[in-house]
Formats: sequence, C-alpha cells, structure tokens
Amino acid sequence: MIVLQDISKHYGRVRANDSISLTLEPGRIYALVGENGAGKSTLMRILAGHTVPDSGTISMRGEVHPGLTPATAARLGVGMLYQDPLDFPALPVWENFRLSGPPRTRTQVVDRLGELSNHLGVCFLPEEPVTSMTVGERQLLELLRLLDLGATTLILDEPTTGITPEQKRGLFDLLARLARQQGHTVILVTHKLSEALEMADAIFVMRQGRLEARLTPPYDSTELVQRMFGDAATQSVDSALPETGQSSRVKLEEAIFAGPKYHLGPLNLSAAPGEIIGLAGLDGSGQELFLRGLCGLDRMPSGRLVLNEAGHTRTNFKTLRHEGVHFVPADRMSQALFPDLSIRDHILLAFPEHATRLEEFHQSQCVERFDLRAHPDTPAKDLSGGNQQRLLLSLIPDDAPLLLMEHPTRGLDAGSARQVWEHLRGRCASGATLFFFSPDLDEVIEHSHRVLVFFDRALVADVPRLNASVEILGALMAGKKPESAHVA
Ligand SMILES: Nc1ncnc2c1ncn2[C@@H]1O[C@H](COP(=O)(O)OP(=O)(O)OP(=O)(O)O)[C@@H](O)[C@H]1O
Repeated sequence: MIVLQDISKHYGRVRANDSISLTLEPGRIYALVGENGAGKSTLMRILAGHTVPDSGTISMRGEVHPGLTPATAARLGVGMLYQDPLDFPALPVWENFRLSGPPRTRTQVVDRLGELSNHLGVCFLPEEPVTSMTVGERQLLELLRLLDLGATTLILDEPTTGITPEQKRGLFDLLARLARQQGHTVILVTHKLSEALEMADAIFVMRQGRLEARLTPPYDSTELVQRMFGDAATQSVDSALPETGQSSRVKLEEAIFAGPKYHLGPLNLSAAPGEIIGLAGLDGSGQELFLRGLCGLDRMPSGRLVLNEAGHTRTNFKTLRHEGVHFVPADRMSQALFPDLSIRDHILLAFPEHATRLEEFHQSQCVERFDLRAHPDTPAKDLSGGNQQRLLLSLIPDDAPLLLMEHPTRGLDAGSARQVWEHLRGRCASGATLFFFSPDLDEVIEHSHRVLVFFDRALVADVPRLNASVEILGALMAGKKPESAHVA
C-alpha cells in the first residue's frame, strides 16, 4: 500500500500541490483527472521521485519517505510512463528496452523482450529503430521496459493518446490483468473521462492543486465533470465554421511523399483559404506522412506542390517554413520545443525582431492572447500540456497561411481544448488553411469542412462535412467503402 500524506509543492506563488493525502492499494486501478495545471503531473512526479515535495511524506512498503529519489522510487517498484515517451528514437527497440536495466547481452535482452511480449500479447521487432514507430508503440515498449525493471506501481500519463481503438482495448485489458492477476497498482492520468469511468476502481479529481474529490463506483458522470471544471463544464464548444474563400491556398498535383518506410500518393487535391480539413486514419495509415510531406520534413520525389500560387517541384522544410507553413507535431516536447529553453528563449528564437521589447511582446502575445500564465523563465519541459500548446501557438506568426497540426488538443482538458479551437477557427476565419489530424473522430467531424481519410498508407476518401459521421469515417478507416462517401 502507498500512502501520500499532506503532500505540498509550490512553484513561486503557484500551489501545484496543496496538502494532498491519498492511499493507493495493490491490485487497483485508479484514475487521476483534472484540468490542465490542476497539479496531476506534479503529484505523479513526486511519487516517481522526480520532484521533491516541499512538505509531506510518502509511505511505501512500510517505509516513510519525506521525499523520494528516482532511484528509490524505482527500487520500490514505481514506474512512470510519460505522455511523450522518454526513449532514444535513434536506438533500435532492443537497445531502448535494456535502458537502465542490468548489464545483459543482446541475445539476453532480445529473449527477455520476446518473453514479456509473448506473455502480454504484443509484438516488437528488436532491430526496428524507435524513430519509425508510432507514439502508441513507443509507449507500449516503455511499459514493457518498466515491467522488466520490476515496476509494480505503474503511472500512465494519457496512455491512449495516438493509439487505435484496438490498441487501446489491448492496453486496457493488459492493465486490468496486471492489476487483477498480478496485484499491480495502476494510475491512469487522463483527460478522457470515459476511460476513467470505464477503468477505475476509484477516481481522484484534482483542481487548482487540491484533491477535490475521491469518487467510487457507481459513478455519476455529471458530478465528475462538475468536480473537475465547475461552471465552465456547462459551456459547449461553438461548432460554427467560417466561410471558405474561392481561390486555392495549396494544391498537390500528382505529388508523392516519401517517408522512411513507405511512399504516399500520387496525391491530387487542393484546399482553399479559410478551409479546415480534418485527417482521419488509424495510426500509421499515411496521415502522418501527409503532414510531414506538406511541410517538407519528408521528401516529395515527384509531383508538384503549389502554395499561394507558387509551384514547387522540390520541397524542403526551411523554404516552406519561410513561406508560412507551420507544422505542430503531436509529440510537442521532443519535436517542437526545446525542453531546457524558457518561454522567453522560444519567443526570442521565433521573433528575433522583437528582441528589444521582449517583455512587452511576451505580455501581449503569450499572456493576453493565449492566457499563458507561466513565468517567462519557466523551461518548456516544466510547462503543463496546455501551456506547451499555448506557447507553440503563440510562436506562429499571425499571417501564417498554412497550418498543419497533429492532434491539436492532445492531452488538453476541455477548457484548454475549447480555447485552442477558438484560436484555430479565428486564424482560419482570417484566411489561414488548416490541416489537422486527431485520433478523436468526434473532434475531426466537429471542426472540419471536409475530412481526408487514410487507410493502409493511402488517401482513400475525401468526405464533405455533411457526409461525415463516425460510422462512415470509421468504415473508411478500416478499408471499407460506404456508398455516400466521395472517394478521392
Ligand atoms: N517545474 C515547474 N516550474 C514552475 N511551475 C511549474 C513547474 N511544474 C509545474 N508547474 C506549475 O504547477 C502547476 C501544476 O502543473 P502540473 O503540470 O502538475 O499540472 P497538470 O494537472 O499535470 O497539467 P496538464 O494536464 O496540463 O499536464 C501549473 O500551474 C504549472 O505551470
């Protein structure tokens, strides 16, 4: 049993954790929910020994600790799976798997990986570079690594982000088995209340650094939402979409995009200024390469990309960025931000022309427009998911004509997600074109003028908003062709 007693942690005047006490029992699955900045990550980092609390104690296996180190927490069986996997993408699967484990030969590591994978019903290719795996696969590998290290208390931060419904089912079954059969304690940090309601033996609700409630089944979902958000929960997202313009913002003519594993195309399509185009597809279906190809991160060996009426037969990231193409990846921390650089440093890099009046620019751009309330000296790695996304959006110039976003609301609570979408719709109303991918089909349908569906590494359909339903998109994503969809 783990007992957290009166845990407090302040960052300047921010009370990230305010006298939190809770008990975690073996064999149980807990959900930890709360809006962005509620203090969930801080509490979990304290439990994993990565953050030292200002006061309070943690009791584990009969020992009382005023603060844990990562090594002590790991020795006591605490393993934390971060939302952005902490792996080394350049290394192959087996080398990532053996990180921080005992010295072992490659054969021993591969055997152990095979044994655990087999036992848990998953599959990995030991030599595959992690860089070519999806976020979901990397999370699963990290989970296996933690289990191999002897973790019995598993903390998972938004574990279902970016994984398919089947992968999610598999993960949840696996977590249930680990809890029920092996007595592991599982803590799911999640914004998806349906997952908390489905999985948890108890739900801890955090709000503004405090433990607002501990709920047990039978759950009342209305109560849960109100405990998390208070009155803000009753406001719904405005689904009105802006009018689209006439001329074409971006056009692909027989374009082929080449990723490290496969090619996509030939692609022929165009998008107008003001248009919001959702991308739907199971992980690895081609939508990732589509966005990376459009911004020049992956190559276009043939075909043409016409941006603002200027044609390109070769693309590169730098040129397209210069022309106002901005890509915001799902993995914000490792692909979009510099973890150790502060908010101020990021602004300086993005807007060197404002160097002489940086304070003023930070106040108007980040605080007033984006409600980014963290101190400008805070390193990006210490920002909550919501604040990371606010920072990224504030770094995109107002006149950027083409925005490409992978899961714009990944890890954000309902309030922050609404804010992000208000901002994006505002940009599109002023003429920007947005392509975005989300694994949440409801989000895709709600915000898109039309939806491009990907299946098996190909663009298989271009569905107007009026025809887009979860059933139709779901069928197309699984390789079926419903009558009513216009096939690209
Ligand atoms: N290292 C840090 N330095 C300064 N402030 C911090 C640090 N870590 C967290 N905070 C602040 O503490 C508060 C709680 O943050 P925390 O990350 O724990 O929230 P959260 O509930 O996990 O949010 P999210 O769901 O967005 O990840 C926030 O206001 C955050 O900005």
